[in-house]
Amino acid sequence: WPGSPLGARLLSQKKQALETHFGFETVSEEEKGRKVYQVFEGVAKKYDVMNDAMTLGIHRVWKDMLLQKMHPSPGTHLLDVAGGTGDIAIRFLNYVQAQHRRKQKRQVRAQQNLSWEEIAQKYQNEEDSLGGSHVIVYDINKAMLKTGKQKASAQGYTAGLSWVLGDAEELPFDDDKFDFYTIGFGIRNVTHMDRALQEAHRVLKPGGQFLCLEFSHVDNTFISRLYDLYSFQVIPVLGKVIAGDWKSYQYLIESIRLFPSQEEFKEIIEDAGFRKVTYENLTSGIVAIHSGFKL
Ligand SMILES: COc1cc(O)cc(C/C=C(\C)CC/C=C(\C)CC/C=C(\C)CC/C=C(\C)CC/C=C(\C)CC/C=C(\C)CC/C=C(\C)CC/C=C(\C)CC/C=C(\C)CCC=C(C)C)c1O
Ligand SMILES: C[S@@+](CC[C@H](N)C(=O)[O-])C[C@H]1O[C@@H](n2cnc3c(N)ncnc32)[C@H](O)[C@@H]1O
Repeated sequence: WPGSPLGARLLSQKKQALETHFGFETVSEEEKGRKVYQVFEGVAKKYDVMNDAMTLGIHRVWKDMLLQKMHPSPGTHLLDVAGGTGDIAIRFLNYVQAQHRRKQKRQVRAQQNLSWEEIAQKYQNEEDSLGGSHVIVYDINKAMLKTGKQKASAQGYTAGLSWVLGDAEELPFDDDKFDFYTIGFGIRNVTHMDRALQEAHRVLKPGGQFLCLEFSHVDNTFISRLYDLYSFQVIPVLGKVIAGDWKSYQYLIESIRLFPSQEEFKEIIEDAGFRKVTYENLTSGIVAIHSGFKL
């Protein structure tokens, strides 16, 4: 029916369906993917220092809290999507290593009549200090993964860690494979959030947990005003001065403002099939951790 009113309406609906947001800008879906790629390709080398500068180190506390909520035990398999430079993966390795050591100590204490030689032998035989745990850092951006790999190996993290390039909307993993799926400050950048969440649900084992750390809506008017002032007046300036990139940091704050509220995002997660969905606000809701289970 080209030329008819119905045809025109269908055409306009189709066009609208293929449009999305890149910050406050309306762009085609294809363009959004390209622009997001360019943003992280450009900031990759300065990514970690920018996070410390923008939050005065508070992002580290948020990531630590994500790990406390996960509370992984030795033998856990984690998929960290949009994992970037590997902050969550490195914290995961530290956490399971500490858990594994605690478990070993408890076992040694339980066998009180062992000699010192036997105890030393027991620790030496334990080649895998992670108790079989493994984490995959999965990200669409080569530059972010490269920066992350360099950082991790400089800090001595290689065992139990893999880096895989790809899109959150199409995971190259079998069904029912992981104990945990995490995504930190990543889902906001994905073009079709629903597809990414469905993929998260597919690759988790039954009983597996989805955890998302993301910017959210501030619950205090005074802090909200300060936060807006800080975001719009300071963050792009920091982006320009430290990373030589104003636009990417303008995109960051715009994308934060457009992200759904805690309750709206909870419903989106439920629509993907997750159950027992809850969230916890951190720093007055500047960020929130959403959790859901595949049951
Ligand atoms: C391109 O995409 C990305 C690129 C990336 O590199 C990273 C990401 C992912 C992003 C992150 C992981 C972090 C992004 C960080 C934010 C969006 C900011 C989060 C904010 C906070 C943790 C702090 C909370 C801030 C407030 C409640 C507002 C407090 C603000 C003030 C006291 C200052 C108010 C501002 C003015 C009056 C404007 C003029 C001020 C100046 C020129 C002085 C500059 C001041 C500062 C540097 C102070 C900053 C103070 C704090 C951070 C204090 C923290 C306090 C509390 C937590 C209450 C990515 O997607
Ligand atoms: C703000 S960084 C977060 C990095 C890390 N999770 C952290 O907390 O520091 C966002 C990451 O999402 C990645 N990303 C964006 N779109 C993606 C997609 N469709 N699939 C996978 N990763 C994506 C970017 O390349 C970037 O590394």
